[in-house]
Amino acid sequence: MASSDQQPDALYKLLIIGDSGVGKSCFLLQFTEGDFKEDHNVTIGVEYGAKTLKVAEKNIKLQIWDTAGQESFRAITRSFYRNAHGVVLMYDLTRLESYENLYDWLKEIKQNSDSDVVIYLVGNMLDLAEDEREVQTDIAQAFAEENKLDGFTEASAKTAEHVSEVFQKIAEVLHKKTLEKATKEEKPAPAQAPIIVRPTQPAKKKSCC
Ligand SMILES: Nc1nc2c(ncn2[C@@H]2O[C@H](COP(=O)(O)OP(=O)(O)OP(=O)(O)O)[C@@H](O)[C@H]2O)c(=O)[nH]1
Repeated sequence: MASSDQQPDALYKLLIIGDSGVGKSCFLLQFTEGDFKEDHNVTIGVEYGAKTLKVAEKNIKLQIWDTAGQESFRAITRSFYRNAHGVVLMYDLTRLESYENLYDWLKEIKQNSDSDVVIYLVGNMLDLAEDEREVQTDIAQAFAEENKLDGFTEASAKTAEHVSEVFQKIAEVLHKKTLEKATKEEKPAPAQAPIIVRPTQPAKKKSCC
């Protein structure tokens, strides 16, 4: 992992979205500070965190916007979708309703984000899965595949299990996309079809006299 004072080679903007209480703020705090808070401090509007990761020897800085899940802040949070490179779409695997609402969140992403935005699905609260799970892993995996999402991981903001892995994978997908885009732009334009010139007819000799 790269230290935050290193000059980044690339910078990507991410959003974390999902129902209120699924653990978005805790997830960001765990990733950026290695800390966890038991209280649910409802996010007002948006909060911000940043961290630099290493991908293929490059320093990739992630600017992460943690959005409020509550409906009343939707107008504010919507404006943050623009120019986002990636979205962490989160549900709570112990709360079926938060999974069912993913459909609406996906619609919200499609309506407000760029068409090539990277979408990564996270089922949070993995530490509670054994006793309280309401969403099965294979069901969520199938949902991610059907909707052609860029990845899916179950994680715990409390124990930190798979938290860094989620951001590392997103950074890798974004880095790969950037490289592919650059290669496409470098490729010479396809050679134009040769222009076929009609053979010129020898000028008819004028019959003399
Ligand atoms: N056991 C457990 N509790 C968690 C986990 N993540 C978050 N919580 C708890 O869930 C509650 C809600 O977490 P937040 O991070 O505030 O939720 P949020 O999605 O940011 O909520 P809004 O700001 O309202 O959108 C808090 O009480 C957290 O302590 C987790 O992975 N495991």
